[in-house]
Amino acid sequence: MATSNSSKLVRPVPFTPKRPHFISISSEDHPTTGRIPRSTTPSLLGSAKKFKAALSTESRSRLTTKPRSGLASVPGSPTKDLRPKTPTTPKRGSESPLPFPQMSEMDVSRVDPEEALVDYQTVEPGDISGELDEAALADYGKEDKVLVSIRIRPTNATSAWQTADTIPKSIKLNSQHCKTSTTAPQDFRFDEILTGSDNKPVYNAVARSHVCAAMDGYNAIIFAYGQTASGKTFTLSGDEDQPGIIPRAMKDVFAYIRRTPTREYLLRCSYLEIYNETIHDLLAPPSSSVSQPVQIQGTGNNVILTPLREEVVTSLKCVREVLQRGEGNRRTASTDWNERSSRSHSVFRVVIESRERGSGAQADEGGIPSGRTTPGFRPPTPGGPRLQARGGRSVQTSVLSLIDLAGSEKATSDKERTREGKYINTSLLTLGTVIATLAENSAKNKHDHVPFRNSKLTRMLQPSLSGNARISVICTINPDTGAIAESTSTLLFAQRIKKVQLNAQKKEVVDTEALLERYRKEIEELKKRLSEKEAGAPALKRRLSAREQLDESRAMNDLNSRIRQLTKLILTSQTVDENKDNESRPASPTKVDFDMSPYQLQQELLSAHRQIDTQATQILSLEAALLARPQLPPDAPESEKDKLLTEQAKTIRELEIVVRGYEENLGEPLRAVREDVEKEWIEKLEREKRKREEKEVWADELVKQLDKERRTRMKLEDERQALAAFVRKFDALGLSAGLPMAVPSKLNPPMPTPGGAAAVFAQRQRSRLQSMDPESTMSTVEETESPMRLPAVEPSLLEEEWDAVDDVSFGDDKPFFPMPTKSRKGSHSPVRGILGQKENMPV
Ligand SMILES: Nc1ncnc2c1ncn2[C@@H]1O[C@H](COP(=O)(O)OP(=O)(O)OP(=O)(O)O)[C@@H](O)[C@H]1O
Repeated sequence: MATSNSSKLVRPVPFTPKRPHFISISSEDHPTTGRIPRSTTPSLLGSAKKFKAALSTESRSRLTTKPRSGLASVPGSPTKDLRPKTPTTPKRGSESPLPFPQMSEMDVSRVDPEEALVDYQTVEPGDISGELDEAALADYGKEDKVLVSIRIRPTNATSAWQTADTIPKSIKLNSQHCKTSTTAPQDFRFDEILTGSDNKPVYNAVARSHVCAAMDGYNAIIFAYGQTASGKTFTLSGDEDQPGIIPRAMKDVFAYIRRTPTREYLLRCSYLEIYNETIHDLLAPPSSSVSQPVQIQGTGNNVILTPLREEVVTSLKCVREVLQRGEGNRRTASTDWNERSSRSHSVFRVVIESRERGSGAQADEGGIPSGRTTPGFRPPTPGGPRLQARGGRSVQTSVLSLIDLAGSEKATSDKERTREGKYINTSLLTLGTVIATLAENSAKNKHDHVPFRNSKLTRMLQPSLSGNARISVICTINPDTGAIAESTSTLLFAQRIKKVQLNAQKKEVVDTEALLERYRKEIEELKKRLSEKEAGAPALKRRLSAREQLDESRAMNDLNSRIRQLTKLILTSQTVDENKDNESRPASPTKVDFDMSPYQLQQELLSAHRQIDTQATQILSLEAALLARPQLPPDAPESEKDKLLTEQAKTIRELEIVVRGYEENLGEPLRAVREDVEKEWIEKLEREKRKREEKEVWADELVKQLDKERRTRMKLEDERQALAAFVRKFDALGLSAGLPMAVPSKLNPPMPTPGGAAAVFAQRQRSRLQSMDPESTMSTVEETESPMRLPAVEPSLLEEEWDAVDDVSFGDDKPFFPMPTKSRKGSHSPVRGILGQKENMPV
């Protein structure tokens, strides 16, 4: 049983309404509107610290991982202004603590349920709560009344209320505040009276037993009711230091799974809000949430919310992500009483599907795992063995709803707030009326009409309020004297709801609506059809044309791929482990592609096309089934309509799964191939570009060298002609004839007589020209790998020429023979030799 906190009641705790540390809002920040930016909104689970579950090292490292940068620009991210918002409601999406992905990786339509299924083996070890007191929870199933608790917000002023004066767990107004001094104040008695700021005892007292009931198969609802700023959100969501009921409940959910090796689970979460009598899906992209508000369909206790996004959660981390996203989309605003007042009713729902392990096919695969049994162990499921005998396996489905109602309030100074307040008050009033009628019906055994349909909130809660749920209500009150009227009204509401009779039943049947069971059945049928086809194949082959045979093999491929797909959806602890190894990206066949022969490539392409065709056929056939759905006449009974609706919802879900399979099986590998091919070719292209640039530089160098050579040749040619003219002149003067024969030496080479100096010079020039043949220069250069390493063209050749001639002037104004200059050592110029001889000649 829950513990009472009466000790805290006698010592009032000084109260300062808490604001999370990261909020810093002043009127200067928002001078005109007083808006609270979304980023400063205290998110339910805005930081890892808020979940105080001891996490595994792996989990911790995952928590500290930065959000993926890619998320910032996810296509289809929400636009800020699409959802109608209150003037002071911060814009959505952009300022949300997490960028809003168009598709969450936990979206039920995208998540591979093999990864989604949680059982005691796959729950993170760090999630285990060691605090479950099974003895304390043993009685939770027996109560057929609503569990009603009062939470008094701490105050710094003197409280107008006193508690546990004479009667335990009771509350009454201090006598000085009574209207008349003669009437004694009324004593209100409840299941729990809670005070203080500690959320843990509150959770233990009012919520834990209901969370366990939900895990055990009962629908359960926990909601907070009270005037604005009395502490509903603080109780449900809490803050960093004091996590509220929702995070604590989710921690216990995983702890329960961890401690229950006999069952396997599938958890799906949804998060919605009712704002101004319109239901918005807080997990859907805001654009679609606005254009497609959630509708309530069905009749009586059959309530179907559509379209409502459900996301599979497999860990506390997933839950936190879902909650953060939903919180970011909630409407809150500053009011006269609460800086961050919830302007809508919010409902966080967890659908819990589970079934016993170790029965049916499971037994063949490994039997019942050892470990502790279900806490609060219960007898075999009702109808289970009987239904199992007919080939079915019972699946248990329950829903845990955690509801933070908007606060009742007086008209405010802000027009928009007042309008919202009217809607809030109207729906709370309807809730009050519904509760009052239900209580009256229970007390007097009457069947008066209950106006569930007068508000979205009561219509949505109809099945639960009608009795098929465990309900816990926390009524929060502000103990200040200024709020006596509202607090009294809250206590009266609490008193009425206490009288409502409940009769929650577990739902554990061979449930054709449960995904787990549906898929198992379909696999069986498909396998049967496949084996029939395989048995008849040889006979058919003889009769059928090639074309028909191809069609037949395609049909068998379709069956096979569908079986594979569905088998993947149903998980056992064994397959979960197998699946862990397959998490990497599908291997790209790129490397093989480059080495494949054209024939092999063609084959690959053909098989890819075949796969695409198969998937496309499946999509088409499902679409056709959807179109060809039976039409009901308008006056058809409501139950028929509901049945049809459910069928259609299933078909849509199947369609989504096939499309997802299509994308995962084909889209991803093809994308991977394209990326790899592109990468490889871009690298090749870059390499080629670099080579070309190097060659261009080399070619430029070459051109420069050739140009230089050309100029040198021209100069040499000029010099040659000048020297030739000079030698001719010299010979013409006959000066060489009388010269004594010089001793042949390096400086004085022997003078060939015929032709004289002109002939020697001409021959010498010829041989030089030959050695300077441009072709030979080219070939040297061509052999060089890089222009940067080109050998310098021998400068000595040119220098020698100039050395040979710089002492000689051919200008008319100069003396014909130059004056003797300092001799050049090692100069072997024949010209110098000739001139040297002539230097001794008398002029
Ligand atoms: N038990 C408590 N201990 C400490 N602080 C509290 C407690 N209850 C409420 N508060 C503080 O009072 C302020 C208002 O609380 P809260 O927002 O939970 O009220 P509410 O009932 O949800 O209001 P509304 O209906 O306008 O959304 C918050 O700053 C919250 O931290």
